[in-house]
Parts: sequence; structure tokens; C-alpha cells
Amino acid sequence: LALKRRGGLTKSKKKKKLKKAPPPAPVARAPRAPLSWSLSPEEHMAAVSNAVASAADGIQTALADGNFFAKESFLDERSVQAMAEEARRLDPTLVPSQSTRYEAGNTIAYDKEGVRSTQILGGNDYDKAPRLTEYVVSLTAALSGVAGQVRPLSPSRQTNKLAVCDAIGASYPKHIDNGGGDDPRLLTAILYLSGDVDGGRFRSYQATEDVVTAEVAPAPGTFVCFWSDRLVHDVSAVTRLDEARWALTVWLCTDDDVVEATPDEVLAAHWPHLRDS
Ligand SMILES: O=C(O)CCC(=O)C(=O)O
Ligand SMILES: [Fe+2]
Repeated sequence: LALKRRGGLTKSKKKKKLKKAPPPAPVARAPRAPLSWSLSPEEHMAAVSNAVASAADGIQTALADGNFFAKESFLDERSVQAMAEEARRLDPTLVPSQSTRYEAGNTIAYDKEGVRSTQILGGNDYDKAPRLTEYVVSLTAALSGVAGQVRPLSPSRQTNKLAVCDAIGASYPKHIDNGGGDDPRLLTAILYLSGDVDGGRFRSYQATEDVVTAEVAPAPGTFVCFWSDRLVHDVSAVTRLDEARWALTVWLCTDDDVVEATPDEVLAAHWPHLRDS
């Protein structure tokens, strides 16, 4: 917005000057336009819908089998770059991301080391992140149609998180996104936007054994989705950080507000101390 205003002011000043006496204009290099300006909302939203449509069979198969779906270069590179650029512009507004741990029967919230986040709200905030907002809306509409054939999903209800890991050692402890109850999140969809790291890998676990089943490197453009109330996962510690790791997670929601609680055998395998407390 600030850039637009500045551009606008410069233009009108030039016009006024030109009317009086045209000075010999020095050849100024045009400022590099943000990438998102070269990509229209329509093009971007179509790219998101098309990405989901192209992956529909794979997504449905993986979700029906209780697996996660992952695809590199899921979304058009121009879209990913425009989103990454907007994300980096929001960096100063991100706040420390919280996690919880269980100690002596109590849930304790703590700041995750090296992880900060914010939510893409749209509405009055649309101009702060237009391509990110359009992605969230378009992805929710398209993905709810595809994944909703396996378990019902709202076509528009979502919540989301734009997160950056920008410190060596940053990680996410093992968890299930939704432990059940009145949390309506049913499907987790993650798009990695930018980053150059070692570690920081998304890892899935067997439901009833403390065993890693697969890993995904957070390469820009890679997309992952899974049931929020079923998949046990974590993020391994970042061990090399040449460029911060940016991810946008969208959680698609149910309409009926009831999500299954984590089964006892899953708790027993991964968090035995939780059952005892
Ligand atoms: O960034 C990732 O790879 C996963 C993050 C995650 O598990 C979460 O935010 O719940
Ligand atoms: Fe998660």
C-alpha cells in the first residue's frame, strides 16, 4: 500500500512539473515491482484451483487410506513466489508461536523457539496480503470439494497460520493438530513458500507406534495435506538455515463442530504420560 501511494504521488508531481517547463529527465531505473503485481487475482486463484484439480485423485486416495498427501511443485512457481514475497513483507508483524506441553497433569503453554506466526484474515486486511488471502479462499473452496468426498467439509470455513522458522534448532514437537472436542479443524493443508534449510522436515508417524513413516523436505512449492484429527506428526530441528523457512497452513473445517477425540491407543503409543495424568 505504501509503495502504491509513493508511486501515485511521484506520478502526479511529474505531471504538474511537465505542464510548466519540461526538465531534461534523467533516465531513472524503474523500481522493481513486487511480483504479486504481475499476477492478477484471477490468474492466481485459477492456478490454485487447477493445482487442487490436478492432484484430486492423489489427495482422495491418500486421505481415504488415512495417509498424508504430498506433492512437490504443487502450485505454479509465479504464485508461490508472489506469496513468499508477501509473506516476507509481513515478517515484522509475526509473533512467537505457542506450543503446549503436559507437566504433572497440567497443560503448559510456551513460546516455540525460533518460530513465529500470524493469521491471514482477509476482509479489511486484504491489501496487506492479497495473494495469500486469495490462496486461502481458493484453496478452501477447491480442496473442500475434493477431500469432502471422503469426509464432509465446509466449502468456506477455515482457519490458517503463516509461520516462519528462522533460527537453528527451530522445530515442532510431535502432535496431532486437533485432539477433538469443539475444535472444528478437520483437514490440514500446508504449502511451503520459501526457505533454504537442512532439517525442518515434516515427519509423519504410525498411529499406534512411535515410528516415523515418511518425511517431507520443506521445498518452496511443496504441498502436504492430511486429516487434522488423525495424523501424528512433527517437524525436525532446523540444522542449517540459509534462508528462513516459510509455511502457510490452512485448516479446513467441518460444519457440524464435532471432531473425533484422539483414540486411546494413539495416546498410549505417543503420549503415554497423558493417559496416566
Ligand atoms: O510447518 C510444518 O511443516 C508443520 C507445522 C505443523 O505441524 C503445525 O503448524 O501444526
Ligand atoms: Fe501440525
